[in-house]
Amino acid sequence: MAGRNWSEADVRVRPGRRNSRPRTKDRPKHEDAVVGMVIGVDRGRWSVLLDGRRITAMRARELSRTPVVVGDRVALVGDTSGDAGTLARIVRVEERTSVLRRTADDTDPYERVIVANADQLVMVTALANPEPRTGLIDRCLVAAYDAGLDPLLALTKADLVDPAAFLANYAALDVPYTVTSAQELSDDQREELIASSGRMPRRLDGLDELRERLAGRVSVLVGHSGVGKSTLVNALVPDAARTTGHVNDVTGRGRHTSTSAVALELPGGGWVIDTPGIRSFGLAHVDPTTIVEHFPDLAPGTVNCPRGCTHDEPDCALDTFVAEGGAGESGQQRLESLRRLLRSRDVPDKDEHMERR
Ligand SMILES: Nc1nc2c(ncn2[C@@H]2O[C@H](COP(=O)(O)OP(=O)(O)OP(=O)(O)O)[C@@H](O)[C@H]2O)c(=O)[nH]1
Ligand SMILES: [Zn+2]
Repeated sequence: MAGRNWSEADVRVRPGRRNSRPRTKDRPKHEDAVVGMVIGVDRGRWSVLLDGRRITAMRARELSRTPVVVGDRVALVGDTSGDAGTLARIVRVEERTSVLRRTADDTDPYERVIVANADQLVMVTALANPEPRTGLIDRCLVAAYDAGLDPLLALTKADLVDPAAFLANYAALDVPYTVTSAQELSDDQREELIASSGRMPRRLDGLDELRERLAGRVSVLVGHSGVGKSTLVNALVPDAARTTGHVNDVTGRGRHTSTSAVALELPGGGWVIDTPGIRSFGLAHVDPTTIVEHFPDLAPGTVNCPRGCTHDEPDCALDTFVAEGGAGESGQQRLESLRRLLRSRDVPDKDEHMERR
Protein backbone atom coordinates (compact mmCIF):
# COMPACT_ATOMS: atom_id res chain seq x y z
CA MET A 1 0.00 0.00 0.00
CA ALA A 2 2.99 2.22 -0.34
CA GLY A 3 2.18 5.67 -1.52
CA ARG A 4 -1.53 5.26 -1.04
CA ASN A 5 -3.33 8.43 -0.05
CA TRP A 6 -5.90 8.03 2.63
CA SER A 7 -9.16 9.87 1.96
CA GLU A 8 -12.19 10.73 4.05
CA ALA A 9 -13.87 7.67 2.59
CA ASP A 10 -11.30 5.38 4.10
CA VAL A 11 -11.87 6.88 7.49
CA ARG A 12 -15.60 6.49 7.21
CA VAL A 13 -15.58 2.76 6.43
CA ARG A 14 -14.23 2.20 9.91
CA PRO A 15 -17.16 2.95 12.12
CA GLY A 16 -16.54 3.39 15.77
CA ARG A 17 -13.25 5.11 15.39
CA ARG A 18 -13.95 8.55 16.75
CA ASN A 19 -10.48 9.77 17.21
CA SER A 20 -8.90 10.63 13.87
CA ARG A 21 -5.44 10.30 15.42
CA PRO A 22 -4.10 6.75 14.85
CA ARG A 23 -3.86 4.66 17.98
CA THR A 24 -0.38 4.30 19.42
CA LYS A 25 -0.10 0.76 18.21
CA ASP A 26 -0.77 1.79 14.60
CA ARG A 27 1.73 4.61 14.54
CA PRO A 28 5.22 3.78 13.26
CA LYS A 29 7.24 3.42 16.40
CA HIS A 30 10.03 5.78 17.29
CA GLU A 31 10.53 7.36 13.91
CA ASP A 32 13.21 9.56 15.42
CA ALA A 33 15.28 6.64 16.77
CA VAL A 34 18.92 6.41 15.71
CA VAL A 35 20.78 3.14 15.23
CA GLY A 36 24.07 2.31 16.97
CA MET A 37 26.13 -0.78 17.74
CA VAL A 38 26.27 -2.44 21.15
CA ILE A 39 29.91 -2.69 22.26
CA GLY A 40 29.51 -3.76 25.87
CA VAL A 41 27.00 -4.87 28.46
CA ASP A 42 27.35 -4.43 32.19
CA ARG A 43 24.71 -4.97 34.84
CA GLY A 44 21.67 -3.93 32.86
CA ARG A 45 23.38 -1.05 31.08
CA TRP A 46 24.41 -1.23 27.44
CA SER A 47 27.29 0.65 25.93
CA VAL A 48 26.37 1.73 22.40
CA LEU A 49 28.58 3.36 19.80
CA LEU A 50 26.85 5.97 17.67
CA ASP A 51 28.67 8.36 15.33
CA GLY A 52 31.84 7.90 17.36
CA ARG A 53 30.08 8.63 20.66
CA ARG A 54 29.82 6.09 23.46
CA ILE A 55 26.31 6.16 24.79
CA THR A 56 25.03 4.42 27.88
CA ALA A 57 21.56 3.02 27.38
CA MET A 58 18.91 1.02 29.15
CA ARG A 59 16.46 -1.37 27.59
CA ALA A 60 13.04 0.19 27.09
CA ARG A 61 10.31 -1.48 29.10
CA GLU A 62 8.46 -2.44 25.92
CA LEU A 63 11.34 -4.74 24.98
CA SER A 64 10.77 -6.64 28.19
CA ARG A 65 13.55 -9.26 28.43
CA THR A 66 14.46 -9.31 24.72
CA PRO A 67 18.16 -10.19 24.64
CA VAL A 68 20.39 -7.30 23.60
CA VAL A 69 23.98 -8.42 23.11
CA VAL A 70 27.33 -7.16 21.93
CA GLY A 71 27.31 -6.65 18.18
CA ASP A 72 23.59 -5.91 18.08
CA ARG A 73 22.41 -2.91 16.09
CA VAL A 74 19.92 -1.10 18.27
CA ALA A 75 17.60 1.84 17.80
CA LEU A 76 17.97 4.49 20.50
CA VAL A 77 15.73 7.29 21.67
CA GLY A 78 16.09 9.88 24.39
CA ASP A 79 19.36 11.51 25.29
CA THR A 80 21.94 10.20 22.82
CA SER A 81 24.50 12.92 23.55
CA GLY A 82 26.72 10.45 25.37
CA ASP A 83 27.37 13.10 28.04
CA ALA A 84 28.26 11.86 31.50
CA GLY A 85 25.24 10.83 33.50
CA THR A 86 22.89 10.60 30.51
CA LEU A 87 20.94 7.48 29.66
CA ALA A 88 19.37 6.67 26.30
CA ARG A 89 16.72 4.00 25.74
CA ILE A 90 17.00 1.00 23.43
CA VAL A 91 13.63 0.66 21.75
CA ARG A 92 14.39 -1.88 19.05
CA VAL A 93 16.90 -4.57 18.12
CA GLU A 94 17.59 -4.71 14.39
CA GLU A 95 17.52 -8.01 12.56
CA ARG A 96 20.72 -10.00 13.12
CA THR A 97 22.94 -11.38 10.40
CA SER A 98 24.40 -14.02 12.75
CA VAL A 99 24.11 -15.21 16.33
CA LEU A 100 26.63 -17.06 18.43
CA ARG A 101 25.23 -18.94 21.39
CA ARG A 102 26.90 -20.26 24.44
CA THR A 103 25.77 -23.48 25.97
CA ALA A 104 23.52 -24.11 28.87
CA ASP A 105 25.44 -25.17 31.97
CA ASP A 106 25.11 -25.80 35.69
CA THR A 107 24.70 -22.15 36.55
CA ASP A 108 22.33 -21.32 33.71
CA PRO A 109 19.97 -23.82 32.09
CA TYR A 110 19.42 -21.81 28.89
CA GLU A 111 21.48 -21.47 25.76
CA ARG A 112 22.00 -17.77 25.34
CA VAL A 113 23.00 -15.54 22.49
CA ILE A 114 26.37 -14.05 23.39
CA VAL A 115 27.33 -12.12 20.26
CA ALA A 116 25.30 -10.88 17.30
CA ASN A 117 26.29 -9.89 13.76
CA ALA A 118 29.84 -11.24 13.84
CA ASP A 119 31.48 -12.42 10.59
CA GLN A 120 34.30 -14.55 11.93
CA LEU A 121 35.06 -16.83 14.87
CA VAL A 122 38.72 -16.76 15.85
CA MET A 123 39.81 -19.77 17.86
CA VAL A 124 42.89 -18.69 19.76
CA THR A 125 44.93 -21.80 20.52
CA ALA A 126 48.39 -22.10 22.03
CA LEU A 127 50.66 -24.65 20.39
CA ALA A 128 51.99 -25.40 23.87
CA ASN A 129 51.53 -24.27 27.43
CA PRO A 130 48.65 -24.98 27.61
CA GLU A 131 48.63 -28.01 25.31
CA PRO A 132 46.25 -27.60 22.34
CA ARG A 133 43.15 -29.76 22.33
CA THR A 134 41.31 -30.60 19.16
CA GLY A 135 38.04 -31.23 21.02
CA LEU A 136 37.44 -27.60 21.83
CA ILE A 137 38.46 -26.44 18.38
CA ASP A 138 36.12 -28.94 16.77
CA ARG A 139 33.28 -27.62 18.88
CA CYS A 140 34.19 -24.07 17.93
CA LEU A 141 34.18 -25.06 14.26
CA VAL A 142 30.72 -26.53 14.57
CA ALA A 143 29.54 -23.41 16.39
CA ALA A 144 31.03 -21.24 13.63
CA TYR A 145 29.46 -23.28 10.83
CA ASP A 146 26.13 -23.27 12.62
CA ALA A 147 26.21 -19.53 13.29
CA GLY A 148 27.30 -18.75 9.73
CA LEU A 149 30.68 -17.36 10.84
CA ASP A 150 33.95 -17.97 9.03
CA PRO A 151 36.34 -19.87 11.28
CA LEU A 152 39.94 -18.80 11.79
CA LEU A 153 42.47 -20.73 13.80
CA ALA A 154 44.86 -18.30 15.50
CA LEU A 155 47.77 -20.37 16.73
CA THR A 156 49.99 -18.74 19.34
CA LYS A 157 53.33 -19.54 20.99
CA ALA A 158 54.95 -20.88 17.83
CA ASP A 159 58.25 -19.87 19.44
CA LEU A 160 57.75 -22.89 21.73
CA VAL A 161 56.59 -25.54 19.23
CA ASP A 162 56.52 -25.93 15.46
CA PRO A 163 52.87 -25.71 14.30
CA ALA A 164 53.11 -28.37 11.58
CA ALA A 165 52.18 -31.40 13.69
CA PHE A 166 49.13 -29.75 15.18
CA LEU A 167 48.00 -28.35 11.84
CA ALA A 168 47.92 -31.86 10.41
CA ASN A 169 44.69 -32.37 12.39
CA TYR A 170 43.06 -29.67 10.31
CA ALA A 171 44.60 -30.24 6.92
CA ALA A 172 41.56 -32.08 5.60
CA LEU A 173 39.24 -29.40 6.95
CA ASP A 174 40.93 -26.52 5.16
CA VAL A 175 40.52 -24.20 8.12
CA PRO A 176 42.35 -20.93 7.58
CA TYR A 177 44.97 -20.19 10.22
CA THR A 178 47.52 -17.69 11.39
CA VAL A 179 50.59 -18.31 13.51
CA THR A 180 52.10 -15.86 15.99
CA SER A 181 55.11 -16.18 18.23
CA ALA A 182 56.64 -14.05 20.91
CA GLN A 183 59.97 -12.48 20.18
CA GLU A 184 62.76 -12.83 22.66
CA LEU A 185 63.29 -9.57 24.46
CA SER A 186 66.55 -8.34 25.85
CA ASP A 187 66.47 -7.25 29.50
CA ASP A 188 66.66 -3.63 28.43
CA GLN A 189 63.76 -3.96 26.02
CA ARG A 190 61.71 -5.65 28.70
CA GLU A 191 62.42 -2.88 31.21
CA GLU A 192 61.51 -0.29 28.66
CA LEU A 193 58.28 -1.97 27.66
CA ILE A 194 57.19 -2.52 31.23
CA ALA A 195 57.89 1.12 31.98
CA SER A 196 55.95 2.36 28.96
CA SER A 197 52.89 0.12 29.01
CA GLY A 198 52.66 -1.02 32.60
CA ARG A 199 52.12 -4.65 31.71
CA MET A 200 54.08 -7.72 30.79
CA PRO A 201 55.26 -7.10 27.28
CA ARG A 202 55.07 -9.40 24.34
CA ARG A 203 56.25 -8.45 20.90
CA LEU A 204 54.64 -10.79 18.42
CA ASP A 205 55.83 -12.07 15.08
CA GLY A 206 53.13 -12.98 12.60
CA LEU A 207 50.74 -10.30 13.73
CA ASP A 208 50.46 -8.66 10.31
CA GLU A 209 48.81 -11.66 8.76
CA LEU A 210 46.31 -11.82 11.61
CA ARG A 211 45.65 -8.09 11.20
CA GLU A 212 44.90 -8.66 7.53
CA ARG A 213 42.45 -11.43 8.33
CA LEU A 214 40.64 -9.22 10.82
CA ALA A 215 40.63 -6.01 8.78
CA GLY A 216 37.18 -4.61 8.19
CA ARG A 217 35.43 -7.59 9.76
CA VAL A 218 33.69 -8.33 13.04
CA SER A 219 35.63 -11.17 14.68
CA VAL A 220 34.83 -12.98 17.90
CA LEU A 221 37.89 -14.24 19.78
CA VAL A 222 37.55 -17.34 21.94
CA GLY A 223 40.15 -19.40 23.76
CA HIS A 224 41.13 -21.19 26.93
CA SER A 225 42.78 -19.35 29.76
CA GLY A 226 46.48 -18.78 29.17
CA VAL A 227 46.50 -19.28 25.39
CA GLY A 228 47.60 -15.70 24.83
CA LYS A 229 44.29 -14.15 23.86
CA SER A 230 44.80 -10.96 25.87
CA THR A 231 48.32 -10.72 24.51
CA LEU A 232 46.85 -10.75 20.99
CA VAL A 233 44.08 -8.31 21.84
CA ASN A 234 46.53 -5.91 23.46
CA ALA A 235 48.80 -6.10 20.44
CA LEU A 236 45.92 -5.55 18.01
CA VAL A 237 44.10 -2.82 19.90
CA PRO A 238 46.55 -0.42 21.51
CA ASP A 239 44.37 0.79 24.37
CA ALA A 240 42.53 -2.48 24.93
CA ALA A 241 43.95 -2.96 28.42
CA ARG A 242 42.57 0.37 29.51
CA THR A 243 39.21 -0.24 27.87
CA THR A 244 38.68 -3.70 29.28
CA GLY A 245 40.64 -3.59 32.54
CA HIS A 246 41.77 -6.93 31.26
CA VAL A 247 45.31 -7.30 32.44
CA ASN A 248 46.61 -6.94 35.95
CA ASP A 249 49.29 -4.27 36.11
CA VAL A 250 51.43 -6.05 38.63
CA THR A 251 51.33 -9.66 37.56
CA GLY A 252 50.46 -9.34 33.88
CA ARG A 253 47.96 -12.10 34.47
CA GLY A 254 44.43 -11.87 33.21
CA ARG A 255 41.98 -10.41 35.65
CA HIS A 256 38.55 -9.98 34.24
CA THR A 257 36.25 -7.31 35.47
CA SER A 258 33.28 -8.96 33.82
CA THR A 259 32.51 -12.18 32.02
CA SER A 260 30.54 -10.62 29.21
CA ALA A 261 31.78 -9.91 25.73
CA VAL A 262 33.27 -6.57 24.76
CA ALA A 263 33.78 -5.15 21.27
CA LEU A 264 37.03 -3.29 20.53
CA GLU A 265 37.60 -1.27 17.39
CA LEU A 266 40.68 -2.09 15.37
CA PRO A 267 42.83 0.88 14.37
CA GLY A 268 42.59 -0.07 10.69
CA GLY A 269 38.82 -0.70 10.76
CA GLY A 270 36.86 -3.70 11.91
CA TRP A 271 36.16 -5.08 15.35
CA VAL A 272 37.41 -7.77 17.65
CA ILE A 273 34.98 -9.06 20.22
CA ASP A 274 36.70 -10.49 23.25
CA THR A 275 34.76 -13.05 25.21
CA PRO A 276 36.26 -13.52 28.66
CA GLY A 277 34.91 -16.55 30.43
CA ILE A 278 33.09 -17.96 27.40
CA ARG A 279 34.54 -21.26 26.31
CA SER A 280 31.62 -23.40 25.43
CA PHE A 281 28.94 -23.21 22.83
CA GLY A 282 25.40 -24.44 22.64
CA LEU A 283 25.56 -27.16 20.02
CA ALA A 284 22.69 -29.40 21.10
CA HIS A 285 20.40 -27.80 18.51
CA VAL A 286 22.83 -28.10 15.59
CA ASP A 287 21.46 -30.17 12.71
CA PRO A 288 23.97 -32.54 11.01
CA THR A 289 22.83 -31.15 7.65
CA THR A 290 24.16 -27.73 8.59
CA ILE A 291 27.61 -29.19 9.17
CA VAL A 292 27.60 -31.35 6.04
CA GLU A 293 26.84 -28.26 3.98
CA HIS A 294 30.31 -27.06 4.88
CA PHE A 295 31.75 -30.12 3.15
CA PRO A 296 30.71 -29.44 -0.44
CA ASP A 297 32.69 -32.48 -1.66
CA LEU A 298 30.75 -34.83 0.64
CA ALA A 299 27.31 -33.22 0.58
CA PRO A 300 26.24 -34.78 -2.78
CA GLY A 301 26.91 -38.22 -1.30
CA THR A 302 24.09 -37.83 1.21
CA VAL A 303 21.30 -38.21 -1.36
CA ASN A 304 21.21 -41.95 -0.75
CA CYS A 305 21.23 -41.66 3.03
CA PRO A 306 18.23 -42.92 4.97
CA ARG A 307 15.78 -40.28 6.13
CA GLY A 308 17.11 -38.38 9.15
CA CYS A 309 20.56 -39.90 8.76
CA THR A 310 23.01 -38.63 11.36
CA HIS A 311 25.84 -39.32 8.85
CA ASP A 312 27.59 -41.16 11.64
CA GLU A 313 25.76 -44.49 11.55
CA PRO A 314 26.15 -47.82 9.70
CA ASP A 315 23.51 -47.03 7.06
CA CYS A 316 25.04 -43.72 6.09
CA ALA A 317 25.58 -43.59 2.34
CA LEU A 318 28.71 -41.48 2.68
CA ASP A 319 30.90 -44.55 3.25
CA THR A 320 30.01 -46.01 -0.14
CA PHE A 321 30.21 -42.61 -1.79
CA VAL A 322 33.72 -42.05 -0.48
CA ALA A 323 34.85 -45.64 -1.15
CA GLU A 324 33.80 -45.22 -4.79
CA GLY A 325 35.90 -42.07 -5.03
CA GLY A 326 32.94 -39.65 -5.06
CA ALA A 327 34.80 -37.13 -2.91
CA GLY A 328 38.21 -37.50 -4.49
CA GLU A 329 41.47 -38.56 -2.96
CA SER A 330 41.00 -36.80 0.35
CA GLY A 331 37.47 -38.20 0.71
CA GLN A 332 38.21 -40.65 3.50
CA GLN A 333 40.04 -38.07 5.60
CA ARG A 334 37.35 -35.52 4.97
CA LEU A 335 34.67 -37.96 6.03
CA GLU A 336 36.57 -38.74 9.23
CA SER A 337 36.90 -35.02 9.94
CA LEU A 338 33.21 -34.50 9.31
CA ARG A 339 32.34 -37.27 11.74
CA ARG A 340 34.74 -35.93 14.31
CA LEU A 341 32.89 -32.60 14.14
CA LEU A 342 29.51 -34.30 14.34
CA ARG A 343 30.56 -36.18 17.46
CA SER A 344 32.03 -33.09 19.09
CA ARG A 345 28.48 -31.83 19.54
CA ASP A 346 27.74 -34.39 22.24
CA VAL A 347 31.01 -34.32 24.12
CA PRO A 348 31.74 -31.00 25.75
CA ASP A 349 35.41 -30.44 26.25
CA LYS A 350 35.97 -31.60 29.80
CA ASP A 351 37.44 -28.32 30.99
CA GLU A 352 35.00 -26.05 29.28
CA HIS A 353 32.65 -25.57 32.18
CA MET A 354 35.25 -25.65 34.93
CA GLU A 355 37.08 -22.79 33.37
CA ARG A 356 34.21 -20.38 33.40
CA ARG A 357 34.92 -17.68 35.92
N1 LIG B 1 56.17 -18.12 24.64
C1 LIG B 1 55.09 -17.39 24.38
N2 LIG B 1 54.32 -16.94 25.39
C2 LIG B 1 53.24 -16.19 25.09
C3 LIG B 1 52.89 -15.88 23.76
N3 LIG B 1 51.75 -15.14 23.78
C4 LIG B 1 51.43 -15.00 25.09
N4 LIG B 1 52.31 -15.62 25.89
C5 LIG B 1 52.32 -15.72 27.34
O1 LIG B 1 51.30 -16.62 27.76
C6 LIG B 1 50.76 -16.20 29.01
C7 LIG B 1 49.24 -16.07 28.89
O2 LIG B 1 48.95 -15.04 28.00
P1 LIG B 1 47.61 -14.16 28.11
O3 LIG B 1 47.60 -13.26 26.96
O4 LIG B 1 47.45 -13.59 29.46
O5 LIG B 1 46.56 -15.34 27.93
P2 LIG B 1 44.96 -15.28 27.93
O6 LIG B 1 44.54 -16.25 26.91
O7 LIG B 1 44.45 -13.91 27.82
O8 LIG B 1 44.65 -15.88 29.33
P3 LIG B 1 43.65 -15.33 30.42
O9 LIG B 1 44.05 -13.92 30.66
O10 LIG B 1 43.89 -16.24 31.58
O11 LIG B 1 42.31 -15.49 29.81
C8 LIG B 1 51.43 -14.88 29.34
O12 LIG B 1 52.47 -15.15 30.24
C9 LIG B 1 51.97 -14.40 28.01
O13 LIG B 1 53.11 -13.58 28.16
C10 LIG B 1 53.73 -16.38 22.70
O14 LIG B 1 53.51 -16.18 21.51
N5 LIG B 1 54.81 -17.14 23.08
ZN1 LIG C 1 24.38 -40.17 6.05
